[in-house]
Amino acid sequence: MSIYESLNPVQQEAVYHTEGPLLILAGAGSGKTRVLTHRIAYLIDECQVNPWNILAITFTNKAAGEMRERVDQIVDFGAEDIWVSTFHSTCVRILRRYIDRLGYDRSFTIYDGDDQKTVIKEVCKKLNIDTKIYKERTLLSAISSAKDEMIGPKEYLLRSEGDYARQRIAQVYEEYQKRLRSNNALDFDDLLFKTVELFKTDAEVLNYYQDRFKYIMVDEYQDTNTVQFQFVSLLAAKYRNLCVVGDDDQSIYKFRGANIHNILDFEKTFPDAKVIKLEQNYRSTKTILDAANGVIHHNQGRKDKTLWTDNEQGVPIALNQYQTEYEEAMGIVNDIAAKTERNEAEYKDFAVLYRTNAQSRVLEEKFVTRNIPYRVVGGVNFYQRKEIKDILAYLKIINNGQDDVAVRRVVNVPKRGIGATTVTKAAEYADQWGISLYEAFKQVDGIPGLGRAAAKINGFVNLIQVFRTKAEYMSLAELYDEVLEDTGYLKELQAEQTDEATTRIENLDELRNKIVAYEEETEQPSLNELLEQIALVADVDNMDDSDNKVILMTLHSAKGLEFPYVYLCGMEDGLFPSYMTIVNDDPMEIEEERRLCYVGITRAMKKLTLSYAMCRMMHGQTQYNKISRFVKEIPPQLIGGSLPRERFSRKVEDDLPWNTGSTSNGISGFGGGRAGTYGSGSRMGTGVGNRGIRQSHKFDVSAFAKKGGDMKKTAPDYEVGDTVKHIKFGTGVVQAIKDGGKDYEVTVDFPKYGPKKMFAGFAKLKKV
Ligand SMILES: Nc1ncnc2c1ncn2[C@@H]1O[C@H](COP(=O)(O)OP(=O)(O)OP(=O)(O)O)[C@@H](O)[C@H]1O
Ligand SMILES: [Mg+2]
Repeated sequence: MSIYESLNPVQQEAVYHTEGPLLILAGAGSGKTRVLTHRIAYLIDECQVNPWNILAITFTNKAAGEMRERVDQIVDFGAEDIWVSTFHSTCVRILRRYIDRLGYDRSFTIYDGDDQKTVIKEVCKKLNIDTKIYKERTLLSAISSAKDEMIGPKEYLLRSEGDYARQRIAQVYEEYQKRLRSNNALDFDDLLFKTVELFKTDAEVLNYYQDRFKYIMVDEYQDTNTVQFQFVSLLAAKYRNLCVVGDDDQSIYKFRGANIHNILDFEKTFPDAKVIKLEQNYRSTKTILDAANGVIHHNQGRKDKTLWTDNEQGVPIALNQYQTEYEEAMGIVNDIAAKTERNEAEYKDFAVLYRTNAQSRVLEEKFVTRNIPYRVVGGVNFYQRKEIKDILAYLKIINNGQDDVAVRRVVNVPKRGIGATTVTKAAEYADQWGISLYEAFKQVDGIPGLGRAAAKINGFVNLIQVFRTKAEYMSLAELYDEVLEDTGYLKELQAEQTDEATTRIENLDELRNKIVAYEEETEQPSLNELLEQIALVADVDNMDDSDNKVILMTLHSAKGLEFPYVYLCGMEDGLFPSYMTIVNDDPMEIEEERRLCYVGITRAMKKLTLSYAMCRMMHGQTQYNKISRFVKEIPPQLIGGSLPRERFSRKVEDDLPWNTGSTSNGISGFGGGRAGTYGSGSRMGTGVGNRGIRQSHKFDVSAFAKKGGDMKKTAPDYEVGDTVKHIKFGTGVVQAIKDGGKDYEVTVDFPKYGPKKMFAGFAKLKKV
């Protein structure tokens, strides 16, 4: 049987359509990624396309790795010549070769978030920007959005006429770019920006890559932003063999500039494009798919399509309610333990998905307690740890002396008597002469007023120069060991003799493992390439399939992946959809959150378990949240199987998926009702035995609907004109208080954010 026979006729059509623009628009789990990999195989095996001429782009390194694996399996010959990579890696490869044409050195450094912050701090200082008014994060995100839209500093300024705040941002943007430039560094957004700039200004380079990549494929196309779209369009302009696959219902990166119009308007940009729709889902049970369809149909601005599946009906969706987030975590962990103990599944068959990174901490605690192996994808990133960043800074300096951020980071780590004043003086000197900080260090004798510090600086420079000489003949692992020893970094940690220091040393060992592995798998290892690889490791890359572990991650990271058992936790209004979305009351934002929910539901193959906590500590305060509106959008008959719905619905108010509006008798009190609620208490939240869970669910919710619901509506203890404090927005003045039925609506004017309308119950404003 040929590999193409494992595809359905429509999928085959997509594979066989090799020439000209092609849009594959299809729902989750319909085999889009599978079509892409088979299409690559087909091009090579049947159309005699040179693997060298193929470029396949995906969003995360993890996805690229998976695609590479799948391609390797089905392509017999030359798979390694295909470029399968992310937008960013593709651009790095191009820039490493040609960025000198834009006046940069090809050994440029890639800055991560921390490096960017350091630069922006310096910029603000220089421009006398009050970072209380213009937050560093806000400035960086404004710059990032501008870059996504291909707007440079000059154009930004032009577009800021009459807007003082924007003009200030434009100044920051310009100075920020200047500094990156003189550090011979690019931030993540620059990677794309500069590549597009290169294509636009250098016909020779563009032509070279157009001829090189005669066949281009893009997965998860719905999440491309403007600059990525330009990149792809420019590359494909000559041969027009561009195949993009995506699902407008899974567009979840608007906050990163993803432009849903790129997919909705593909046919406008490429009028001769062939459009293929895939409608059969191969991933999930009927129940899961119906739930996903039920939710996403509530979105207005979408291309209408309904997925169907031949898969079995499967088990009902479980909906579990808990008192607190701790009980929720415990419930999930117990459920997983039960299933694995019964040998129904392995740890790696489970994923726990949540809306915000912060939710992982409590889950982790319970996983540790229950001794269940797990892996957090995202969140605590190995490469964000201090010791890792310190040693990488040394390596960066050895590699590229123009990197001021790295130099500042470790010039006095470990302490060698080079204080802030000395560094500032050297930096001023560097500014004055237009050279890098490290270059200034080298000319330290010419810098006035340094006194004895000059000798210390010389010591630092010598240290680096010696490393550079050693780098010429040593392996990277050897060089790494030298750096740990000769800088005194390791010795200092060893002397500390604390648990923390031990962990740090273990982490440094782990980094060494990484370096050794890199050298083993690379033909011509170089420090430059190693650093580049590390810079590109997105959070999701920590995931290693061979590990039999439960996966914990945010919904955003889960895109494109699939798991037999999926837990969506924290299904509460105020968390998912997020508090800000509710406060802003913007239908577009709600729709984006709903798409995120759709992504989450459609990751599940066999069983989906939803859960929510009645109260949860958020931002240091206990919040009483309602069940998420998205849960209510799931057709009720899919939840919990043969639930006695009439009886059930009579006991709740509006807090349940099937909102019948009848009132609760209030079975037992909130809190006090717990013993009754959980019966013997033995199966609380374990998810073992659906019946037991449904029982507990039933009683709990009704109790909550009465008591918890009432609890929310209490008259505020502040009046119009009072100054109040909000956890996020700071202090502001109350402008209006209105009885909005279920809760009081309060309008507060915050100096930094302007007037905000919020529910008193949610907002938890404190009179000051
Ligand atoms: N024709 C088919 N026959 C059998 N299995 C298939 C077929 N097409 C796809 N599958 C399987 O269905 C699952 C989903 O496929 P794939 O990941 O390619 O979907 P997708 O459309 O890319 O999903 P997502 O939108 O989540 O990225 C995979 O396990 C895949 O192997
Ligand atoms: Mg996919």
